[in-house]
Amino acid sequence: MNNTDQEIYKKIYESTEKPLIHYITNYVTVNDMANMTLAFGGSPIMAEAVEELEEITRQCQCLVINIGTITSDKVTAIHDAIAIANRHHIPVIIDPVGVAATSYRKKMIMDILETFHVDIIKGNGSEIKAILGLTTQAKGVDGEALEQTELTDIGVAVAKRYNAVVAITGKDDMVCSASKVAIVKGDTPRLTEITGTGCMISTLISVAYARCKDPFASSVYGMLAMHTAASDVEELLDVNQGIGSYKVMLFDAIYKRRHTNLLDGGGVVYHDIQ
Ligand SMILES: Nc1ncnc2c1ncn2[C@@H]1O[C@H](COP(=O)(O)OP(=O)(O)O)[C@@H](O)[C@H]1O
Ligand SMILES: Cc1ncsc1CCOP(=O)(O)O
Repeated sequence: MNNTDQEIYKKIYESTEKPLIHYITNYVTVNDMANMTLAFGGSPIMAEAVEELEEITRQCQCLVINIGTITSDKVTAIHDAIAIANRHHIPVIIDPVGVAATSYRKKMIMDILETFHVDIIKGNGSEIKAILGLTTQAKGVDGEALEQTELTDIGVAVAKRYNAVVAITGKDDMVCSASKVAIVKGDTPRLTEITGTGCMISTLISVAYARCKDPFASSVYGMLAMHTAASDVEELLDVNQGIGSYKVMLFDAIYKRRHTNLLDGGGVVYHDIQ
């Protein structure tokens, strides 16, 4: 990592600024996303009435769209909010939850990506694969296990096609742009035993992005933060504790680490793309 990158990452963990993040998201994990934003030092606002979007989106430092429990009304709100964000140069993150599951979700995501600018596309491997029009083995909102080489090809192809950073969760997480890839090492499979950890990663990325203004570095850092927190919890979890305690302890761990430099652990490997 060069000095410029180090300065970018420093902005994420040293900043005490509390960026306001606008979410249009699903009703399964909405409260977890709000609390994870707060735990990492941001300020969430969930809003989707089209009548107020102009005022809400405009005052935020990042817009996060999550299609987990999509409805046709929400699609209208999503289009309006992204248009406002694009007009005011506000960063947009999209989480295409379950896009591999239905043709409705696929069409909707393709429409968004073809019509607007999205800065970061964050999904599991199957969701990113579906965006390329490929067949997947996804099961509902859950992705399939994919090899790292395949994920790199898919991630870079989507990044190039939509001029976006692509953040892919899986056994190891990956961040792709048209010119580089970062692998964020993961050794915390318990993250898959509760719902919403993918959604929560979007919140970490959004706070980081609002602070450092760099889509690649913020994606790396958000993913690293979740893995670091999960590793911390593994060390603390008692044999009598299960996934309920695990979830609460994840919030504690993110909160405790929010101003720590997480990059020293060597958990991130970078490659250039030829
Ligand atoms: N097979 C796996 N082993 C270990 N960790 C995983 C595995 N699959 C996903 N994770 C982790 O679980 C979290 C959520 O990822 P994932 O389940 O892919 O997202 P989503 O919930 O959006 O489908 C991420 O931190 C990811 O690194
Ligand atoms: C279970 C479920 N159903 C619709 S949205 C949702 C939550 C998905 O969360 P994540 O994408 O983080 O697994």
